[in-house]
Amino acid sequence: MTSNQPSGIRLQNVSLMLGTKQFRFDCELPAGAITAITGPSGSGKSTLLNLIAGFETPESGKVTIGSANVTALHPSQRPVSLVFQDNNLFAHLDLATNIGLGIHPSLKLSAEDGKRISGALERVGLGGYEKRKPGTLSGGERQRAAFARALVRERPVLLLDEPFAALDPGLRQSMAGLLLELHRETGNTVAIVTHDANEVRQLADHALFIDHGEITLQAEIEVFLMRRDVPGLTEFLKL
Ligand SMILES: Nc1ncnc2c1ncn2[C@@H]1O[C@H](COP(=O)(O)OP(=O)(O)OP(=O)(O)O)[C@@H](O)[C@H]1O
Repeated sequence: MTSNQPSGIRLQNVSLMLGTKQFRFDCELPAGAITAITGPSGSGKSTLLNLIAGFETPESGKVTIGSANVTALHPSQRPVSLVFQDNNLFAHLDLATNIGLGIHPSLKLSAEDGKRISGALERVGLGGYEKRKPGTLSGGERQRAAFARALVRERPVLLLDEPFAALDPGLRQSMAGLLLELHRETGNTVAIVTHDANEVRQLADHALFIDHGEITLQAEIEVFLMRRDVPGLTEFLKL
């Protein structure tokens, strides 16, 4: 999350084959908005996120973030931060070090970095947790720490792959609230993969529906929630 200008994301005629599955994506995730990526299991939601993050490379087509063509860039060179369902914290490192990895993979942290880390922990409700190991935290606290790591990176794009799926419903609600607050503060471009129609209603400004590797609807949230003519969408929204 960042002081930089937020950047819109665009996939133009992107195609990719994984095993026997073909994916074709043509879409736009507006700058500064929260876009929900939805669709049935196995439809290609994580694949779309991986193409934006750079963990997958298209066979043809182009991925741009802001004005930059990032199609051939390594994940570390892209202006993105990531939060996954299983938060990816290193069990043997304390939280300050885990979060510091978001700033410098080399772990050479300055006093200034230390202040940023403490500030990010404070911001997500984990003030004073610098020396705690991930194993001593609850699932919700670990996910807050993963958000703190994304915060210190100060990147204009935040990519979330089912970040709250492992949490119980009450905690999901409070984490969704935290995400909304952080988004209001940073104005970042956010893409969130979710199975949860309530999360879409609560968080998203814009949404995509993917079916069998293709985007069958992309729309502002008010329009997305009203459409009844897209196969599978009504079932997803549990209408
Ligand atoms: N590296 C790969 N090799 C072969 N098949 C793959 C690979 N990665 C993904 N797939 C297949 O592509 C399809 C889409 O996968 P993806 O993870 O993008 O779906 P998803 O919509 O995120 O699913 P879920 O909601 O179940 O997490 C799945 O059938 C998956 O098995």
